[in-house]
Amino acid sequence: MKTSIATVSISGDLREKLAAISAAGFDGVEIFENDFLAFDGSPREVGAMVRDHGLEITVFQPFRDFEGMPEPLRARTFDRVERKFDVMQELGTDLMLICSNVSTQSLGGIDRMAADFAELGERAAKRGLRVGYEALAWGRHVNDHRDAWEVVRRADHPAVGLVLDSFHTLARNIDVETIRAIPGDRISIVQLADAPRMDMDLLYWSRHFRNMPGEGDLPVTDFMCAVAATGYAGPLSLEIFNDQFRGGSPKSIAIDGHRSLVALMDQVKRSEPAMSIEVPDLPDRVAVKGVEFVEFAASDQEAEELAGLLAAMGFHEAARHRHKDVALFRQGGINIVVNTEKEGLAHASYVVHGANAYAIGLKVGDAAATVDRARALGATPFEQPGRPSDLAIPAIRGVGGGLIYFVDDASNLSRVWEIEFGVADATADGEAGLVAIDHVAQTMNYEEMLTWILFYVSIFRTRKLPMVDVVDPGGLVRSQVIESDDGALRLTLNGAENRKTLAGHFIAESFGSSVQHLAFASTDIFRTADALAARGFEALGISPNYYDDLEARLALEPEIVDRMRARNILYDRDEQGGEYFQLYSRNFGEGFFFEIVERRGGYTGYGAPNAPFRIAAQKRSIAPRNEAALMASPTAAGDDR
Ligand SMILES: O=C(O)c1ccc(O)c(O)c1
Ligand SMILES: [Mg+2]
Repeated sequence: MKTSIATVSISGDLREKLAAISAAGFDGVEIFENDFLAFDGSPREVGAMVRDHGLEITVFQPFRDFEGMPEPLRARTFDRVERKFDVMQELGTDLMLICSNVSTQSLGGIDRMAADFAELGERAAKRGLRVGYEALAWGRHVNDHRDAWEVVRRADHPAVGLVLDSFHTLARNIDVETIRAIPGDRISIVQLADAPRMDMDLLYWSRHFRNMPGEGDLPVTDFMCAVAATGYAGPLSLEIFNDQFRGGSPKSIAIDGHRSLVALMDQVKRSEPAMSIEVPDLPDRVAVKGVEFVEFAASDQEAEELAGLLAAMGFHEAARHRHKDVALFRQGGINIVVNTEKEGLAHASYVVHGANAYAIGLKVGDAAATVDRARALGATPFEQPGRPSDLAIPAIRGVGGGLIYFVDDASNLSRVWEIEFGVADATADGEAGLVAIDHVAQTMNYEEMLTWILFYVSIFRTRKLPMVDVVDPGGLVRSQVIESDDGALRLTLNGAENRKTLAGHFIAESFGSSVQHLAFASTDIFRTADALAARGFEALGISPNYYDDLEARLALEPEIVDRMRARNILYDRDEQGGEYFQLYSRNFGEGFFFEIVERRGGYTGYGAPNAPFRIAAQKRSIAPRNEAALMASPTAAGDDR
């Protein structure tokens, strides 16, 4: 498969863009005319620079307002094209993208437009060039790929082809199955983009909110399956107009782009195995069976504090590592590892971030295959030298630099606890009723959120729920759930827009640490709350106003509300009557906390309506030192502008 990306998709000047595009592994680049016009160098120099980066120019674009013009505009338009053909020949590319006319002066008329393209095809062919016609979703007369195809078909010239762009087709909800009847060899190039679903003017949506396939809500895979069925074998080119990407890191946006194409085509190949596009073989998306463990890096003193907090939640120290300064705490089926080694990645993570949950261990079907898939998607495998007797647990670096370990039942990895700690697997009886890890919540800067989402959904068999906005007194936090169908893996990603929010404060104070909270599942949260209180656990105090509202809003029995109020338990209910109970710990370190939840009656949410009240309570509970920084500090706000 030939991968390509438009220069508009990433930030920087042309040179920075090309360096990032090449480093990410793309084969080609669409030269967006404005990037070329803004560059201080001749077309020949640009062409040479592209090739020096090991790239080819897949297309020069866009040429606007071409077809269906009345005279004398028509003649002027043809002159204008010839000038651009000159530029293309100097650049060293043979394909020009022409997007459908938006001019109020254009006349339309399918045969008139086809005749224009037939003449243009003649002119292009004389120079060994080609043109491709793309229907913009907001084109004046042509805004649907079916009409663009009819123009191309009637133009009937070998130098005139069709350009398909997933955004334009999907944004208008055009049936992608209509693509299957188009001959693949008449398609000049395929452009790919996803986007979040938004009710918005098409042009504005397209120019500001596109994102990489898999990052948005559009059925790009269905689109691409239909394209693959045509026999098309040309370049797959990302064309992503996105305000955030324009200001982002060229390197990481380019890496995301390449990852998105590999993941997309892997899915497409599984539905359209006979397609002409050659796609590398990689293991299928990985089904996660559960969170096997979470590992903290800490100093000796913080490890003691953490051990105290874990004990108050009913955990016991089950074992110590055979030869490392690593302790295993257990309750029910939950394994919490606390690493106080003075070398290795845990220590490095501690030095950078302070005490933090730097690693998670996931149970999968095949740990080695999981790393193979992740590596094929551009993730970095991780290996730490150890003793020969140590189990080499396959791992990759997460987006934020933490680790994701993989264990399975198909290898020695099934004996990880025995080999490393000399104990059997955890059992499901919780001393305080905690049985499993319900979800892991990670926090990142909002601008990095799409990178995290793509990382998880491309490697693991997961889905995204719609993003929700959580109001923190200091600003907005965007929350995105990524979960497997069976709930075995539940991740909540929180994107902080500024440092005044609890999430933003956590990132700033922990220098970009990621896991901000861990939620444990209880089978009876009232019993758990009482057991914890008996052990000296201090729950996060929730405002009495919250409980008055709960009673009024959900018409709950006052007696139940009183039981919750007495224990600082939050409550949510879904439309099917499923219920959710939540209890929070005080903070540990720079804003890390634990949550205890109970799901009843098939509740599948995460208590989003309660988040603002929990956050407000957390801000109140923070020591005055921090409070000053968190509450209405004009300098903190100024930092983020
Ligand atoms: O927004 C535009 O004008 C524009 C230009 C060229 C394209 O290929 C496209 O998809 C959109
Ligand atoms: Mg396009």
